[in-house]
Amino acid sequence: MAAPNRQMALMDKARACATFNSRELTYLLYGGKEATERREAAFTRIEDALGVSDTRKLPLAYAGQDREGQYLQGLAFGKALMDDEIKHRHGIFDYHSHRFALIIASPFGHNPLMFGPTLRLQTSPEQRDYWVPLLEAGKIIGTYAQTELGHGTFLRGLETTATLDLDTDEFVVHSPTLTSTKYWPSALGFTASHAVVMANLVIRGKNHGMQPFMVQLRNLDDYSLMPGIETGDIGVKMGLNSTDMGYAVFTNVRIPRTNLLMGNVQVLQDGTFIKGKHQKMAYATMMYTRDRIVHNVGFQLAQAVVIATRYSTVREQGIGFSPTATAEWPIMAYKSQHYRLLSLMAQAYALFFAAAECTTIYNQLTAQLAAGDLSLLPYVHATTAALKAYSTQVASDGAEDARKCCGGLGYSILSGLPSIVGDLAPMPTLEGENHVMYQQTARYFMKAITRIKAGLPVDDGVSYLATTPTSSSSSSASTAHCPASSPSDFLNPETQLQIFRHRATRLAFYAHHLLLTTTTTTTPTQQQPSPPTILYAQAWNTHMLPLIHAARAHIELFVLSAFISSTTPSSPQSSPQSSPSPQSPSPSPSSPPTYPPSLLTLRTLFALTLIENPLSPSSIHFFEDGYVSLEQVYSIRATVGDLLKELGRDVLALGDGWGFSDACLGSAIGCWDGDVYARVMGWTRGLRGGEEEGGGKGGGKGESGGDMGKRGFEKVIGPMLRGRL
Ligand SMILES: Cc1cc2nc3c(=O)[nH]c(=O)nc-3n(C[C@H](O)[C@H](O)[C@H](O)COP(=O)(O)OP(=O)(O)OC[C@H]3O[C@@H](n4cnc5c(N)ncnc54)[C@H](O)[C@@H]3O)c2cc1C
Repeated sequence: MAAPNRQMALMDKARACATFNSRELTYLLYGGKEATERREAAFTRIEDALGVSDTRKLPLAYAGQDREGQYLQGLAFGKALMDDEIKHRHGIFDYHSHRFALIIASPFGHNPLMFGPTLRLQTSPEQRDYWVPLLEAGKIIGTYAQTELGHGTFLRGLETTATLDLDTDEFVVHSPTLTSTKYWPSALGFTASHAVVMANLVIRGKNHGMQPFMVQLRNLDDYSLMPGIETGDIGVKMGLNSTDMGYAVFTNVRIPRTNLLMGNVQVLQDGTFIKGKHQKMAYATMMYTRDRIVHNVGFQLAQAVVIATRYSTVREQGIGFSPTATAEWPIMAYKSQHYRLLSLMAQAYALFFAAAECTTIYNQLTAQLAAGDLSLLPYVHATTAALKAYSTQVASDGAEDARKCCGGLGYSILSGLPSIVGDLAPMPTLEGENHVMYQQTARYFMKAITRIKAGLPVDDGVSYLATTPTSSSSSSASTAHCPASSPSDFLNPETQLQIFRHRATRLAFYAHHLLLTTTTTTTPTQQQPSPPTILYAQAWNTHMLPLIHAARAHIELFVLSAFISSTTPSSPQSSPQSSPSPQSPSPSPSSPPTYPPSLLTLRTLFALTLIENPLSPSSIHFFEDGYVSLEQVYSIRATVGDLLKELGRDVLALGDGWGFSDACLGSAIGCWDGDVYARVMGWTRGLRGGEEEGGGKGGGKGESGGDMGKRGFEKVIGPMLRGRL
């Protein structure tokens, strides 16, 4: 049957060119046909319940809601997601909404994301037995309140106190200053009944540091605030407006002593403070949340790219560069567009596989922790920190570029792109600001290099630092050179890994060298009784950027390794030397499934565009020591050109493979059928109260916007014009 219009015909034609069945790719990504269908059924139920399945209609979210409308909509979808999970016994929406926003977009999102994991991971067995059933039955709604107006990153700067009252066996939670106001937590404004509040634990005037306390915020009968508590919504943000991110002030709020979460520390009735053996277990919630964020942002980047590729397939603009052309070109035909979108698609897939690898090592850690073995904790902590930083930066920058790829319509809320960009925007900040996260990884790295120099073993995940030939090099000049001698060598995953390993190793040793040579512990002399001493911490600040570069280079290697090892079926011939999985502490024993060749081409594109794209944030570090020569860069660039050509037929199929429903994309320009213009105009007419019949007094055509124009005329335009007459 012929397509109803030109855009839909263009979409059908482009889709028909694919070299593989995108549905099969969807099954591979989501763990098989059955799992995919279960997942899709959950989305369909939610979309039906929320009335967003018919994508011919303007989504409610775009209908010009006020703050209250946004919040009520958040409650509605949050409840639908929770009810579906309980009724159908699944965890599909544990970390993302039906539109793939991080689940804190729902006012109930902290229950699965941070509040719940804290109750499971940082409580004593008795506390767990009490709180977790209440959580699972949906009888309490939680939030996690750590950040204050005055401090976010620097935890020791937080000022809220929880002082033990030995007479009443209670803690008194208090906000002593304006800057100690808790600020930001999702659901803190109106929704949460309880909060895990991070506060300085004070006993007999002694501060025992930041600890988690369970504070009931609201009376469960009428939801009035408990005595001494003030909360409120912090208003409209760049995104995530469906939740009530809020503030809280505590004025001498009394809670039972046993509301200190005692998984890591204990306070006895007589005021004895007992430090737990496993203080570092406190990191467990953070690592869990970071792992979830990594998963989520990859999907959000993919959504933005899918919208932009579909639009670019049907959007025609100009007659291109052919002297004989008469018809207009779809914008995808322009090389810059093609390059941008395919390299972004490659990044989205890279994040998907890296996230899966991250979960594998996180699960290994939790299994070991249960057996009392903490040995993997530093590596997993360092990896989740850097991966959180890397993935959120790549995803938010990438989604913004995908938005720009859609020109003016990308700026319209109707494209679905502003909400994706807005929801991604805070990800580099929350749950550990990215530049601080990279430093945590760098700290682990510097310790690893000190061990290597002392001839001691290091974790498997960073053992390449000891074996990569450049490892002794500490300066910017290196004698090592990339061994690739022909363009086809760059297609070899082992060559790609070698290049990334070299860069990561060199930057790590370089940063270590800078730190050591800058740190001085000079002894006083007669001439200089108090010579300047540059402490390690000061040297750290001086060389913060090389340290961050080293951490970023490591994690980019991790991401590439994960992409390669997850998509390369292991063959009996492959030797351990050529195994493309140098990162994981213990590589997965099962062989990955067979992905379509285009996905492997996309993987190569990911590796090579990171090297040759001058806009790639760290590409200079591949060349600055001369490891990759100028000639090799030209060769890589030519190879990238070939790869892009090869992938041309599969651009849509690679996007379709993600299996996003039209409703979850929420885009007038990114729907499956390509019917862009009819949908844009249909939604535009539906804005602000729907269509209005035209032909009024002035006999003009209908206008959308309800009474907005009328009110504008009555209040401003009319008096203004009359005043001038
Ligand atoms: C949407 C959203 C949701 C949030 N949800 C919650 C929540 O549920 N619960 C909660 O408790 N908090 C929440 N937060 C707060 C969030 O965790 C903090 O905003 C975050 O930790 C950053 O802290 P900050 O805002 O104080 O930034 P700052 O620490 O002031 O950072 C500002 C700048 O200073 C730089 N900087 C700071 N320290 C260093 C350093 N040591 N080295 C180098 N550079 C540095 C940073 O790189 C950044 O560029 C949320 C925030 C947002 C935006």
